[in-house]
Amino acid sequence: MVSGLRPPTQLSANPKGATSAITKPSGLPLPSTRPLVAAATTTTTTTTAATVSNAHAGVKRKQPSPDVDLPQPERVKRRAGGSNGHAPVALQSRPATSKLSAARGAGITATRAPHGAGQRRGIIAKAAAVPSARGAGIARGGLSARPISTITANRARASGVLARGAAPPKPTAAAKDAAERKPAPAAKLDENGNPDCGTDGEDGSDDAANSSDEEPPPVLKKCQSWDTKTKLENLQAINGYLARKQKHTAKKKAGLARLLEEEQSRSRELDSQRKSLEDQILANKGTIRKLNTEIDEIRAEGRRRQQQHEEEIDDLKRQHRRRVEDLQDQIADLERRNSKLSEDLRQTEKDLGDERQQVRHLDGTVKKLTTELAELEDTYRTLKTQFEHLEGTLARRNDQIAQQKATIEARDKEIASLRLQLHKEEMVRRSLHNTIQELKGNIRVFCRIRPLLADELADKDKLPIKLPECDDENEVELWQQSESATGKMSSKVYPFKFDQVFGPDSTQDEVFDEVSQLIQSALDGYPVCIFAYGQTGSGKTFTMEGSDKNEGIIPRAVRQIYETTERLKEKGWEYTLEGQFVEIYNETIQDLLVVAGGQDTTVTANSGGGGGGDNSKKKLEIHRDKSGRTYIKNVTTTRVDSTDAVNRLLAQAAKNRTVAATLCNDRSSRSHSVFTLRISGVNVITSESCAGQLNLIDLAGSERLSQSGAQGERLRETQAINKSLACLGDVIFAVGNGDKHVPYRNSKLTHLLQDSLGGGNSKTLMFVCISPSPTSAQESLCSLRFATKVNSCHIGTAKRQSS
Ligand SMILES: Nc1ncnc2c1ncn2[C@@H]1O[C@H](COP(=O)(O)OP(=O)(O)OP(=O)(O)O)[C@@H](O)[C@H]1O
Repeated sequence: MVSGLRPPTQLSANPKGATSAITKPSGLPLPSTRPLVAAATTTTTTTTAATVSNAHAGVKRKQPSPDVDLPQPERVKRRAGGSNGHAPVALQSRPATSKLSAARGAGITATRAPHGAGQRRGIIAKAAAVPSARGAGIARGGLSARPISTITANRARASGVLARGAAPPKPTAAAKDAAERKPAPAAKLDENGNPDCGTDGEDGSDDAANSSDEEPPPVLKKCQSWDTKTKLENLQAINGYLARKQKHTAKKKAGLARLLEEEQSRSRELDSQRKSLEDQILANKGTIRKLNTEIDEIRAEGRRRQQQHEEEIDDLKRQHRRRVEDLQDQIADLERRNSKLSEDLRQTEKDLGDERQQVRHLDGTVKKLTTELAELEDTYRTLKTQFEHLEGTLARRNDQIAQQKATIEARDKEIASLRLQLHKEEMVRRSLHNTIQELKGNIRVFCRIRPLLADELADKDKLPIKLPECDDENEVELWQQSESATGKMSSKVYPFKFDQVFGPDSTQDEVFDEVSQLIQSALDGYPVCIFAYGQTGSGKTFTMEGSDKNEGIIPRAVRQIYETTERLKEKGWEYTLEGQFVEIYNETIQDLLVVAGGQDTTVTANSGGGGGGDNSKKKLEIHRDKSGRTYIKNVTTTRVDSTDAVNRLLAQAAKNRTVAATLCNDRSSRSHSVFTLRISGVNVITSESCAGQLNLIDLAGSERLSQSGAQGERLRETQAINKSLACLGDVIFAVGNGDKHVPYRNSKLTHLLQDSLGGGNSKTLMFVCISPSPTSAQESLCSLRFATKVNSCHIGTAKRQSS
């Protein structure tokens, strides 16, 4: 019977039902909670209530917290109701308690003592009116105070029924919990099977309190182990007690069955509600999942948008930076432009200032020009009038020009006629010039007396040479002192008369003026020979070559001929000038135009119709060509086609003479130098031609061997010079005498000058140079006598030569 009863702990251990009833939200109906609570209220003491609470707490610990599915306001409400959550339920259950109190014992009164006094008084009154051994029995039995499973187990142990007949019911978690907390003291038996009658603990005091309302347990007699009778009596007492308790329990069971049905109905209702709530929860969970999905999507969208926004922000930042950089560049560019514009502005302002100043200046100029314009307009009108007048004049002048053109044409014809006449007159002039030269004599002698040199000034008062004070400038006197055997001093005067006499003060220009006429004859096609004769140091080289600042006859003659040929080009004459320069030393011909180590490009070698090349080592020999003209084979000939060519020719000759002078002391004084200029002219108008030749000769100094005292090489030099000079005299005298044989070949000099000295067809001029020094008086006398003898010769009429 006991095993068929469902223990209260199982009921209370129904977590779903108990928890649902207790944790029901306040909004839910709780009509069915009353029987259960009322039953619990009627059968529990303070300890029982605590046990139920603890059992409930144990259930709560094993069940998921209902708070999880509750809305927040409900959870707050529950927490505000009390620590165990029972308070609201207990308050609602009080009316029910009062209804059940009629069938329940006064033990309840004792358990309700802690509540308010008013409540307690009401309950006590009802309990007192309906005394019930059943209620007392339950309280006495401690069914509520102890877990039923524990009681049942103790009872079974005592009776030995449960221990052996059936497996004890599996204790619920709440029952275990209750059993662990407080074992039921009333159900204890001693080791002899007697109930434990100890008075220790609370149970003893509780039993004592319950005993006043419920049937007390039977008092057992003490007995020995062998006193079976007493034991039987005790067991019968207990049995009777248990039978009464069983009846009470049966009634209670029926009530509990009803309560159970109600509770089950309530449970089903709650199950339906629970299912509804679960459905709702499921729906809510679906909604929550949907919402979570949406939240996730929203979060993903949020993250995506946030990322997008961050990217957009980054883009915007980059754009901003680029924009800032662009703006900075633009600012820098604008600043540069501003600076440049400022500079331009300053320059423009400056230019504007200048322009304004120019404008002001131009305004003044405009005003001035306006005035001038007015004046010019007046002038224009005047000029226009004049122009009109001049147009008339111009017309008249044009007529005059036409007339003058006709006149000019007539004049041109006249000029042509005059040119022809001029040419004829030129020819007449040449003829007359030649006649004059002939009248002067084809061989003439000029005497030139040099001034005293620095070392001769001491003898200036004893000069033997005197120029007469009469008007005749062609005479010269030589005074010579002599001492007789008696010691008487006497002076003898030797007068000489020449074609021209140049005193010490005469200049190179004056000398050349007298020579230039003869040089012109060479251009006219006559062979001309000018040579200087005299003792050493008498001034021969000075007269023929001169110095850089006092040019002599040779450079002046060449330049005159070149310049004259240039002027004669307008008369149709085209000339070719070729020069050569040689010296005769000890009867040997030396080329003074040869270039050492090569040949100047302006120089050609005269080989008598061929040859050329380096002439420095070739032997120069005198030959006659087929036309009978004398030439030197292998000699260097230079074309003189410019003044520079003239200068180069003379410089080269001077250079070679300097080298020769270094090799042989004072050689220039011991040799004859002969400059020859060949002149070939053709008149392209008249087809006339001419071939003149100019020989300019600086003879070696004449010396008397008796006075010079020369010996050795110097003696041989002097002998060679005297021989050649003697030969020159012999030739001149032979020509003058008209001898059939003229000894030209007795010396190189006369042989070379054969064309200029022979045949009476040449024009010869001899300069006799005289030193005024007293020590040179005897030599001067000899030279003057030789010159006089030459001057006395008549070598016939010169003939003009044509090529
Ligand atoms: N007319 C003159 N006026 C000034 N000085 C002159 C004149 N004639 C000659 N002399 C000077 O007299 C010196 C001798 O003259 P130059 O050398 O011409 O004589 P030379 O007869 O040529 O002698 P050599 O036979 O030795 O060559 C030179 O110093 C020269 O400058």
